[in-house]
Amino acid sequence: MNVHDPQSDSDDIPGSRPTREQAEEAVRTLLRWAGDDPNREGLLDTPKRVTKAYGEWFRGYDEDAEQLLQRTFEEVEGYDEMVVLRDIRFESYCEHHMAPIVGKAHVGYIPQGRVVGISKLARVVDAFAKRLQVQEKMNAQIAQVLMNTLQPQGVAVVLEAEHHCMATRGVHKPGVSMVTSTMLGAFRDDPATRKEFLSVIGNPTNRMS
Ligand SMILES: Nc1nc2c(ncn2[C@@H]2O[C@H](COP(=O)(O)OP(=O)(O)OP(=O)(O)O)[C@@H](O)[C@H]2O)c(=O)[nH]1
Ligand SMILES: [Zn+2]
Repeated sequence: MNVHDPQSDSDDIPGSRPTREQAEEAVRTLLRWAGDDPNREGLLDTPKRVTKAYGEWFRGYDEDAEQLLQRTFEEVEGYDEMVVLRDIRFESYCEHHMAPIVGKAHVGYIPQGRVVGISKLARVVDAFAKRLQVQEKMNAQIAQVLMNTLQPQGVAVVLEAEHHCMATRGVHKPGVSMVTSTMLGAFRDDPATRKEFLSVIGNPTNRMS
């Protein structure tokens, strides 16, 4: 895995990543643009805190989802029924406004000979969430990497999330959930399988109506 420390100078991606000092200067510019004084006492350490926070919020750029799924287990007595991890909380960031997208992911797959440690499903969600995202893209990325890496009989991913760019600015509609889903393999081809998955996760589409 390419472990990059966003807090240090970047030399693994030449030319594409500014230094931490440059990022802190950009925060000072934004503070001035917002109308405040970056030199007043309360804001002196803010650029440092913000870049540190960015390191956490955007750590997904340094994570390799495929790598997370490399260890699998085959001694499962031929288990070939659905495995579902539901209500995985995630925090992502919308690529249009850099505002939080906060919600839950529900991930299911039907193994074909091998299973993966369940924590890895949550890690994969975070690897894609901790980037600038569009919900549809994040949804497809999670499903695709599971399909390509585990090669199961099928993968289902449903995301339900509130977009703070819609809740706290612009149209100002708090409490609205965006629900997206990607169904691959058996979940796409077999309506009964899809229905079983939706009933296990409590069908967010129905909850909304
Ligand atoms: N499809 C989709 N749209 C998103 C997502 N996150 C934010 N958006 C929307 O992206 C759109 C960007 O529209 P623009 O008109 O370019 O930006 P804007 O002027 O800030 O739009 P408003 O939010 O309506 O004020 C907005 O309608 C957002 O609600 C997402 O994950 N998926
Ligand atoms: Zn947005």
